[in-house]
Amino acid sequence: MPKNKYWQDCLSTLEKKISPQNFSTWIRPIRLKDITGNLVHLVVPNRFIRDWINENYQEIIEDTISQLINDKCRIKFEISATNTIPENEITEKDSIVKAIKKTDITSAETEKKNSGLYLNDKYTFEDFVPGSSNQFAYAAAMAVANNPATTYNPLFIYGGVGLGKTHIINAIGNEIINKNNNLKVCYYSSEKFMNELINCLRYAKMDEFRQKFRSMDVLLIDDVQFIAGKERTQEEFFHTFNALYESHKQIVVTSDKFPKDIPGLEERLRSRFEWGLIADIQPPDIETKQAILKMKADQNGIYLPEDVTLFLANSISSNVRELEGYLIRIGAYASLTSTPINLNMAKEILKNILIEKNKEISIEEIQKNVAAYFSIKVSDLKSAKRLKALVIPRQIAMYISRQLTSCSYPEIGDKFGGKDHSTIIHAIKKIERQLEEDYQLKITVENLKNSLTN
Ligand SMILES: Nc1ncnc2c1ncn2[C@@H]1O[C@H](COP(=O)(O)OP(=O)(O)OP(=O)(O)O)[C@@H](O)[C@H]1O
Repeated sequence: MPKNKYWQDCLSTLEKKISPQNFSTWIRPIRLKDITGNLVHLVVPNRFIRDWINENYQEIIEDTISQLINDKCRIKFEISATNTIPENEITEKDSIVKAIKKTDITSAETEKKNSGLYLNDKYTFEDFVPGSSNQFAYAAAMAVANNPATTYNPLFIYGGVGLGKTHIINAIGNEIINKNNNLKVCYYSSEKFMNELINCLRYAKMDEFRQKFRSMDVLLIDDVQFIAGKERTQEEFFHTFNALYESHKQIVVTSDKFPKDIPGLEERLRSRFEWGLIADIQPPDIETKQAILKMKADQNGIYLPEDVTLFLANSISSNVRELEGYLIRIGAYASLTSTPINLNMAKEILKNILIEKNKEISIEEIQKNVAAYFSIKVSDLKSAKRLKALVIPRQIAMYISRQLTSCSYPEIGDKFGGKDHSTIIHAIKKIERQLEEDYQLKITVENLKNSLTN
């Protein structure tokens, strides 16, 4: 099968899996260049598209190609501003398969010298914009990177979705390797940790698994909240943690919640996470958002006018990933249509997203979010049960309802199982008082409000 026909098949399959708009923005511009070993070389017009695809579509593209050729492959991108397709055709599907089979899949472990196992070298401190919202986590991360296993161990970084946890934990690893190339550093998402554990259990390779993690100098585990409720994973992680900690090795974990707010997390792990330093990342303020946008635009060679930067920083999300996504969308549009970026264009591109975001928040949504956050039922929020585990979330939900909706006290009472307006006033006053002294509660409420408004 000629190479282009083969790529067409791949595109047709992808077209069925991805929404039309996303398909034409992100997938359509990709060209197949070449195949070497198990690597499929693709060409994209710019860094935006490459990074976006890597983050959002890499797996689906690899799976689609792997299925078509009946073998496992990886994709690699090249950037070509002119988007030319070199014509070194591979004519038969068989020869593609053969080429892929010839080379064993090179694991990321052996691919580079010492660049840290599974570390993303794209995420460094130089590329991280510090601001009042992340200052504490940033300083703690730098301190750990400069003196691993001496100052803060473990370092526990937590914050809402898309606020830079993965970036900062990888930056720690990259910085450590830059300073001392002999140290063994590995980065694992907790899901990857779990999958590898399951595989090792299945194939009776637990000794290998233990040996691998326990030989590390620095263990970085991202999104640790996902191991909560997974008994075997927590147990293995607990032993790994102890072994490393006792040998004075650095451990850094990130999570979307404070340890005591992670439902299903074993007590012994929770207490260990609290042994070291706990640092939070808060949603960025407008100035930090502007600085991030400017840096990302610069890095990608986009000219982003001041008024567009301000518009983006003001009107959209505090979730930096989303912010970056909008910048990428605008940049890709400008690049694909060869039009300069201006305010009207940015408004037009983001019109639908903004309408969606500006919709008024309902009490039902607030209840759903608060219940999910505390892993309780919405019906418990509406009930009159006096358990502490329900009373606090209920009062928080009432407080947020008053803050984010225009509902009156009696209306809020109605939505909470027909409670009297005086109960609502009492709950709100109580939360207001506690917010002044309980920093942890303040962050929980901020995170919840943020997840509802972004
Ligand atoms: N302060 C910052 N400076 C520069 N880039 C940032 C900053 N904060 C976040 N980002 C960027 O935002 C994107 C999302 O960040 P990241 O993936 O680290 O978030 P996260 O907190 O790990 O999200 P999740 O909760 O979904 O795991 C990344 O591209 C990252 O580079």
